[in-house]
Amino acid sequence: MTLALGCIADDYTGASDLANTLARQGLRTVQTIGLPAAAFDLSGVDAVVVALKSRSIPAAEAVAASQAAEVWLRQKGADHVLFKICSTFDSTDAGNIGPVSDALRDSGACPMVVVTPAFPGTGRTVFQGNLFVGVMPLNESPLKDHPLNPMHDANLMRVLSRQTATRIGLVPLQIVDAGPDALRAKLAQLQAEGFGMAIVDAVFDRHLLTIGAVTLGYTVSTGASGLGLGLAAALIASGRVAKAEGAAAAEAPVGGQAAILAGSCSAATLAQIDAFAGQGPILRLDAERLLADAEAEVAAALDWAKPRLAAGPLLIASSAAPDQVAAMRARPDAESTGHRIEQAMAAIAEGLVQAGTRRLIVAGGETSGAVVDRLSISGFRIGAEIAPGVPVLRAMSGQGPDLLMALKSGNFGGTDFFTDALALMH
Ligand SMILES: Nc1ncnc2c1ncn2[C@@H]1O[C@H](COP(=O)(O)OP(=O)(O)O)[C@@H](O)[C@H]1O
Ligand SMILES: O=C(O)[C@@H](O)C(=O)COP(=O)(O)O
Repeated sequence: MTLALGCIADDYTGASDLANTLARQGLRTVQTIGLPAAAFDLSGVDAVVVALKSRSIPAAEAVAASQAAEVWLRQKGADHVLFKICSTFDSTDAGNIGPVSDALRDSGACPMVVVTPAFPGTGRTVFQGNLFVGVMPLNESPLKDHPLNPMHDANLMRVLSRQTATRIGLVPLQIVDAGPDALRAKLAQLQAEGFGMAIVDAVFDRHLLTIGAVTLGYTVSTGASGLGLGLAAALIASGRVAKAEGAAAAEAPVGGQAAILAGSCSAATLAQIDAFAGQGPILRLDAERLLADAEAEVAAALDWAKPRLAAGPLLIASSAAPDQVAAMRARPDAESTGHRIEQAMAAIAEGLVQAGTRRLIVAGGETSGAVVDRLSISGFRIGAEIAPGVPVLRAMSGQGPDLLMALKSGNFGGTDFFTDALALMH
């Protein structure tokens, strides 16, 4: 089986967001955790999303992991590789969006990399190269308070130029709105002028359909789920993939106990935790204590959870408000605190699964990465959509128990996300 589309995602929630979008468009899609084995069964699969945990690691490591994934995807026949980044362009001045896009551009011999994080379905739009989150420019949105990648600049040409020596051009909305021929001509002009990447504006899904149709003619692109939508639609429109109705897997119920783990400190997740208060018990972890003695705090959290699990879903959160996150970032060991909190959440997840939890919701991209790695899951089949960008996932765990998961990007989902998710996870 030859892959129609290969994707490399820089975190696990982002990967499930993209896999969800591709499946809704009619591509039979699988999400793998890390590089799949050479013999990974691709029968009946149109698109693979290789989930990496490469958003917040040193740039050289992100490049190496992405290149290895690209080699695998190309060997499986993918002509086009999409590098899936966050729709809020989460990154630092060192990367990793620029360095990884550069590396893929080189290995794919791609003269021009289209870059767009637009994902109108979740309120992310790009106009004149500036990223908006709902009505706010990126730098005024809650992303300014992110614990790992605070975003202080909405101008994506500037942000990306700090990460790469490649010249970054702009394709403004009026060109995209004029259709594929205008976009193709503008990209060719930018290439002739010495630009190697272009931020491409998009405000509505129809812009992403235009961008997808044109971008499929290149070997590499960089973007969020909106670009995935455009590429998937273009693959189907071109006849290269036959649209699969109900591409999302509907399978036997898993049952078992349910738990929610929140490590995201986003405004959306904080509101979702508050909304769950009337629905089930909540344990709010103290991050300072967790960092001082993780083992004791993990044990205490599991002692709290185990007797309650049989009575219904419960929630354990390390999430904190922006002032507490800022205090954490001021600590001398700030570099490692996020990672250590993630590892504690992963240990709690492992204990919950050992205690019989079979339906697990995790809020936060890095947090989800740590949890999924700890549970040794090799991949996911994509199920029903809970909210834009968040599907029900069925773990392909090898020897482990059947497990349903939802990996929620911190910023995604409505206020009642946790109850909405539980209603779809049977
Ligand atoms: N109370 C806290 N203070 C500071 N950082 C925290 C706290 N709780 C969790 N974190 C860390 O914040 C980061 C949140 O990132 P992530 O899980 O990717 O969420 P999001 O999806 O919102 O980006 C993780 O590294 C997590 O361990
Ligand atoms: O594109 C998006 O916004 C998401 O798919 C995503 O990548 C979210 O990252 P986290 O907020 O770190 O979960």
